[in-house]
Amino acid sequence: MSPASALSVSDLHTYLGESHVLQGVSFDVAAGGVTALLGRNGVGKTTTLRAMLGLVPRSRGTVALAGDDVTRLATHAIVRRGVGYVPEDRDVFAGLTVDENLRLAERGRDPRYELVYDLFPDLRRRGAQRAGTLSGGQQQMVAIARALLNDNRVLLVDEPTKGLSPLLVSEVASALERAAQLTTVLLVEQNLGVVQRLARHVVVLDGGRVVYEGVAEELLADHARVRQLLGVHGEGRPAA
Ligand SMILES: Nc1ncnc2c1ncn2[C@@H]1O[C@H](COP(=O)(O)OP(=O)(O)OP(=O)(O)O)[C@@H](O)[C@H]1O
Repeated sequence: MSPASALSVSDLHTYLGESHVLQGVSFDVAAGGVTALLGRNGVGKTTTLRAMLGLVPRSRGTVALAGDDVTRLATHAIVRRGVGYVPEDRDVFAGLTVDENLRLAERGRDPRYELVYDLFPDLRRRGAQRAGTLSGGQQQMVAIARALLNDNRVLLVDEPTKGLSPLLVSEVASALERAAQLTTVLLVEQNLGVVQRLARHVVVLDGGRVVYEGVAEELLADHARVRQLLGVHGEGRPAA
């Protein structure tokens, strides 16, 4: 592990049912900015994030936060060490208001409401609205805001732009860009335009293993490699 790693996983193995989903995943996430975790559908990106947090069992391997081994800690203890998680399904409480969703996410003494409302002014206006009546994009904003409320060292963000309109994709990307100035972000993202805009480093998974690790700009400039690793053209379109 390099000294500047915010997060480091080594030889992570996870079985889900009979499936050996993670088969020795190892990579470092540099401190600051965005590292993108990429790969075709079903290669284990979400499972990697969940394994880091102890949400799925790891049969082998280690997870370290800024050099501290957290492998044996319970999920809540890892979260308390400063790891925020924005899951793929925008887990907002549909029956609660936007305000209530945010209040429930508060962890420390000084929740960062000013930052959150500065990034997402709409959430202040919609404080009394039930989260279940928000659009998908607005729900995503709530999900990201919940993680940003706390002063996390690392944010794990799973496909935040999935299914959003181009305008909302751009808004979510802007919010993550700002968030990444404050904290280290590990981002699972299929939209290569967003990866290009945000990520400095990329890690590519295939078959439950890391098959590429490097500078985002270099990978994205190599369209043949992108197509080989991700099955899409460099512009983010599916390969024919
Ligand atoms: N509970 C489970 N039991 C058995 N297999 C599972 C379970 N959950 C996920 N898997 C399998 O594990 C593999 C990895 O899933 P995962 O969701 O981590 O992939 P992903 O790279 O995030 O995919 P996507 O890009 O489609 O979200 C897939 O083949 C999936 O079918």
